[in-house]
Amino acid sequence: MPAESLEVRNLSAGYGPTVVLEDMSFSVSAGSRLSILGRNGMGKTTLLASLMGLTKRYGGEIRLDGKDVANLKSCDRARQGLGLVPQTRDIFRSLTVEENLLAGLKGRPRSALQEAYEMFPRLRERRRNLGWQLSGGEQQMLSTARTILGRPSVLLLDEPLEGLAPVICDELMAAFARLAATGEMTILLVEQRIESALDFADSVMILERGHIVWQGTSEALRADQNLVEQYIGVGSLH
Ligand SMILES: Nc1ncnc2c1ncn2[C@@H]1O[C@H](COP(=O)(O)OP(=O)(O)OP(=O)(O)O)[C@@H](O)[C@H]1O
Repeated sequence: MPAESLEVRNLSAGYGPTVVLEDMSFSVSAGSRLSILGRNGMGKTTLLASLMGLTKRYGGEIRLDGKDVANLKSCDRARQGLGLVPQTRDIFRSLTVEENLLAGLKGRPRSALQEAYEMFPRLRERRRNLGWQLSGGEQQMLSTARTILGRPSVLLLDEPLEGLAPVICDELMAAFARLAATGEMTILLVEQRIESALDFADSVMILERGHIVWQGTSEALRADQNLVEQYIGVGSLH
């Protein structure tokens, strides 16, 4: 499936009676990269989960290449092209790396596993290891590779670098950049490491208390230290 555009119109969503996202609208063109920034608890994970249909939606549209998927169940949104790599790195801990990857193939031939191994050679080395035996970085690679094998047209990455050593972060970001360069996926990245998020993205969106408070290019945000301090934190950009 080729990259698709994503358009969100007036989305309000949350958990039970708690509204977290209010009247949110933004769009991402096909094949481009958006980083979503903001302090803890501002609604970044809720936004990705809401796009995927994992929260309660109170209103609004979510359009993939113009087609509204907001009324679809999560599994049907995945079929339409949305793919989420959750912050929790959902992998099957008692299955091997290869078995985890097979679960991501969604009907594609087994030979497609090579795509995952080319993206993350470390997974090939560890293909017979069980999920729980992997390091945090390897679990993130596995979680990402499994989602990518389903060939999403819009990939949602939720804090993929959280808790990982700098060398592993660099490895993951390089893999995401290679993936983005293929132009086959539109990528939304939620990330606390602002330098990595800005290096990666064409455009950036900052959330505060469930609202979009700033949108612009990576260059514009990099050039505005006051904005970074106001919405993200003093000293987060060097
Ligand atoms: N399952 C839930 N039920 C009720 N409230 C929730 C739930 N998950 C998150 N929230 C609340 O929604 C708000 C937004 O949380 P969210 O996890 O989306 O923020 P975030 O920006 O991703 O934060 P972080 O960077 O810490 O992951 C917070 O006030 C949080 O307490």
